[in-house]
Amino acid sequence: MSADIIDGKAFAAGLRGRVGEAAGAFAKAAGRPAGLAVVLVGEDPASAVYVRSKGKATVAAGMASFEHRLPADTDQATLEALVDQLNADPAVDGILVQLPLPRHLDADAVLLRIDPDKDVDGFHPVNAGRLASGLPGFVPCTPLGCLMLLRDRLGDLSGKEAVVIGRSNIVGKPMAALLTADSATVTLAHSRTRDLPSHVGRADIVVAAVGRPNFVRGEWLKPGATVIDVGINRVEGGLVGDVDFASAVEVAGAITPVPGGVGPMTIAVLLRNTLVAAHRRAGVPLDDATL
Ligand SMILES: Nc1nc(=O)c2c([nH]1)NC[C@@H]1CN(c3ccc(C(=O)N[C@@H](CCC(=O)O)C(=O)O)cc3)C=[N+]21
Repeated sequence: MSADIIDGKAFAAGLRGRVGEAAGAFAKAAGRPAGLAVVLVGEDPASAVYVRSKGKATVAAGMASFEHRLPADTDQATLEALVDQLNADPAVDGILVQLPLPRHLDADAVLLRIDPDKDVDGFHPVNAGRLASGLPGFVPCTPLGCLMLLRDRLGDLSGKEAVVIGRSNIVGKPMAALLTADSATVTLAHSRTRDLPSHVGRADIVVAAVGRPNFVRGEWLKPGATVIDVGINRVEGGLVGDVDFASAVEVAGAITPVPGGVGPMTIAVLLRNTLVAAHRRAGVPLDDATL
């Protein structure tokens, strides 16, 4: 038996199309396009590629893209002054500071400086608190994209056993909060978890976000489980996820591939969050359930 492949690339294309339509309506209603500012410090080639594709997707969806590239030796005050300027700019609805920042910079202080209502990455502690409290805010793009794929595949998630592997602020913790809000029974596993395979073996839903190539083995899975692989690991021979795809595909009921699974969803949700930010800031109502 072989698992269904969850086509994140196709789902993301559909979401970008819906966001694009709504972005056109927003521009008409507000008299200006929604705008996303992206800040890249330094020359990391992978980050530069990612920022460029984000800029293209933003413009393709009918939104304004503002790119700010700063040299690798930019100091904290200069970066925070740019964030202040973007916070104050009425044409900017969303601000994304590409992570990781060079080591001499304090990323937490930069994220704290972003206006939470422009924080389309959902990384500001105010938005983390809103998510944990069930209040409206911004949810990090990658876990929200994973949730969309899970709902599309499984419908109602209530009562499902979910195991999230990895407890980062960017993926694992918000993923656990989202699954909890959807009434799944959630185990948040991490590097200190004892007997991880026994936890994974009970799960209807497995979300792997550990950053270790091919870490989750097919033999650990409950037959028929839905497996969401957040990992993007560059190895000789290309990109692989955190799940050993070859063994997992034989046991899972459905699985996301790498590439073409979660990654494309991240950018599509970023555009969605930017559009939501624009509506909230402009006071234009949006039925975001249709996105
Ligand atoms: N403030 C901030 N927000 C982010 O959301 C953020 C960030 N910093 N820093 C870097 C990571 C990484 N990230 C990806 C998004 C899309 C793909 C993606 O589309 N991947 C494709 C192609 C991968 C490839 O071919 O290289 C795929 O998986 O199919 C990958 C990685 C967002 N990040």
